Amino acid sequence: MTLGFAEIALPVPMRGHFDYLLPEGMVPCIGARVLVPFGRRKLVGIVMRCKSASDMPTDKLRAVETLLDEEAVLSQLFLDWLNWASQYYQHPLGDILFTALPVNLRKGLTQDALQKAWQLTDKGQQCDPQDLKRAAKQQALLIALKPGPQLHQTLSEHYSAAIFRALEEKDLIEAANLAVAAKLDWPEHISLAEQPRPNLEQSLAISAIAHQNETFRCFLLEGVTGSGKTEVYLQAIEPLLRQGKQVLILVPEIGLTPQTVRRFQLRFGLDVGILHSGLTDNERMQVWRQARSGELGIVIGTRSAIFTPMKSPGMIIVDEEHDGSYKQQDGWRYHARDMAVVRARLENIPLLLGSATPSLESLNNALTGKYQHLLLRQRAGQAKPVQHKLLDLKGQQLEFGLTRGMRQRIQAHLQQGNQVMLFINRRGYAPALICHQCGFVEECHSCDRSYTLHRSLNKLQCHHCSDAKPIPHACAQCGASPMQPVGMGTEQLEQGIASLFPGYQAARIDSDSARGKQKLHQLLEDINQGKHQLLIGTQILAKGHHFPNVSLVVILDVDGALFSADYRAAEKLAQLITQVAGRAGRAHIQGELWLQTHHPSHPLLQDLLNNGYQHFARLALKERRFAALPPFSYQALFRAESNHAAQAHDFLLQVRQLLSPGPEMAAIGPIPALMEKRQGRYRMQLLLQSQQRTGIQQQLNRLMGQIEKLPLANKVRWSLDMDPQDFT
Ligand SMILES: Nc1ncnc2c1ncn2[C@@H]1O[C@H](COP(=O)(O)OP(=O)(O)OP(=O)(O)O)[C@@H](O)[C@H]1O
Ligand SMILES: [Zn+2]
Repeated sequence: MTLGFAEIALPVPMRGHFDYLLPEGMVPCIGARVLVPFGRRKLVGIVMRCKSASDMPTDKLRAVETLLDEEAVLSQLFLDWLNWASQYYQHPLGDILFTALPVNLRKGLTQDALQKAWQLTDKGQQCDPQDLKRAAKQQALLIALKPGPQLHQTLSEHYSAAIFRALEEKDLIEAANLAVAAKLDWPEHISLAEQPRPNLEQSLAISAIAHQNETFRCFLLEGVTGSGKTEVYLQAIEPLLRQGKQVLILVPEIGLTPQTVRRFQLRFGLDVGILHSGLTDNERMQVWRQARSGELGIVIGTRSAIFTPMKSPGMIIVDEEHDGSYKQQDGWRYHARDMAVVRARLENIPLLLGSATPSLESLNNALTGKYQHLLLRQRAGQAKPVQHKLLDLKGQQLEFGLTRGMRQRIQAHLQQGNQVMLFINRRGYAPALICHQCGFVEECHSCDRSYTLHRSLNKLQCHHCSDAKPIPHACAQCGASPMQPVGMGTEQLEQGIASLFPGYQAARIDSDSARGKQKLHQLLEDINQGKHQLLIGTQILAKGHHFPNVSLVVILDVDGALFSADYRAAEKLAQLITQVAGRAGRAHIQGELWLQTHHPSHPLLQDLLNNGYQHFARLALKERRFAALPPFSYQALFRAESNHAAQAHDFLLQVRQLLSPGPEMAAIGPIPALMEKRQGRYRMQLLLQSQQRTGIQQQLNRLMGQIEKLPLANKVRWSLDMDPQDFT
């Protein structure tokens, strides 16, 4: 039986595969790439199956043009994994497969590592070396190439450029590319650096993992900030690395600092593969290739690194597993942590999730015994727990958002030679510009939100779309001048700090000042070398950084987040506060956290401060259970956007009418998104919620095809988000 047909997955927004004819003699393996005609284009596709017949009439089928791979780019295990994802996320498999591949492979470039080499031409093959006896070097090179092509790098140790040129001009040799063999001997070169002796809780965690590191198992390592989670990772992976097994470590987007990478490099004396958004396509391709061939023992990367293949997988680690950056927020909206769970199960390897502030989803899995729960309750080494305090802002005189008492505290910490961190979650100079005469506010018309004033850029900028405009000299409504900034952002605080604490250097760390990876790394480096005494920053500062000299952390204003319509807001705020606080007192000095608020008796703040995140999270889980919210129910969110609010609304209404809400699945909406308008488009949502995953899945399996065919489906921008994290 000849397999004359192939099912090909293509990166197009359509479900299902496409049948193509296989030319005589072409026998692709499953998971290999092919080049196929599609409409008037040529597309790279993935072979999903070869078969002896097609349901399509043969004369309607087109043929595969080129087979691009001898070896599959996606293993059967990856195909199974991504197939699962396609069903779970209700997203076309073609798009998922291509998301999982490095850009070079999506474009059809070769998967092999090629190095420049030389080989004989036909003429060179026939040439008798005796003919070259008057040019000894040329003769030697010709003889050296008789057995077959050789790498330029090796040859160039013996032959000069002139020799190559001479033979090339005589048409005896030509340049070629040779695949390089993988170097797999790294386990022999592990040289373990000095390591701290694990404390009791760390030892328990390390040995619990060591006991079950041969099969699938999920661990949740819940350890307070600075408790030495990274040390647990390091010691837990050592035995695996020694056996030649590879480890994939996911870190949050802004947590991937040279400090982190260096820690892994130095401990084992090995090369570490690094994957983040700042790499070129070729750099990514190289890490992908080296991980797949087994050349890299350790790969550290952000969200999409979860798609890195490994020849001998040993373990996957997801650090700061609660972090929002693991969720992809457009296109295929996967959650890298959840993808990791399924991958680890298929690969039959352990998965280690770590956080000081675990997500309520993972915590629930640990508390119900689905995951093995490992606890680190104490800070490692000499570090003491951070003291948490609330400062009531009511009726207080503020200078640059700081009370007099707070300014004195800061001064005291600075005088002791320590660093102080001021956290404010708002970049720019001021979040709005208002007219003092008539109350007019400069607003972005595409988003109906106020522009942020950026003094350093000398512009007004909308933080919800990319719109920017010059700072007006007078009010556009009444003509009175000038407009007044209201509220405070990082830029203003930086300016204020310079006048309040002369003689000390301040560093501002937000996405404006730290644009580009290098700049952030430089800033972090400077901070750790003590070039700055005052650190002002946004979210970026909160993530996993180790600042041993910071003794005081002040969160200028937490009130905005206390009264949000999003049920996840409390969890996110508690995580943020705990993580920010965790930057203080990480070495020998006592750390202190101050929260400034107008609502010091707010139950969330009280619980967090008196009892810590662990207590807060367990209480929050009870509330979620009571309210039947995730993780005690499952959600899927349809989003629709359009220039016409009615179209977005009507599309979701039609979706709702197709679905049959009932006791097993509730549908809420269509309702406007928390941010109703952005970039000129109106935004609506339809939320599905069910006690069982299958309640939602079954209906969507049945209906996605019909939903895609609704007449409005082509008129509005819409998407489906499984397990939505964000309702803005
Ligand atoms: N057993 C130990 N003895 C002494 N020092 C330790 C020990 N374990 C870890 N440390 C040190 O304590 C500091 C904090 O450890 P580590 O960075 O591993 O904590 P973490 O829990 O990953 O931190 P976070 O989640 O807050 O970023 C590091 O400087 C580390 O070298
Ligand atoms: Zn805007």
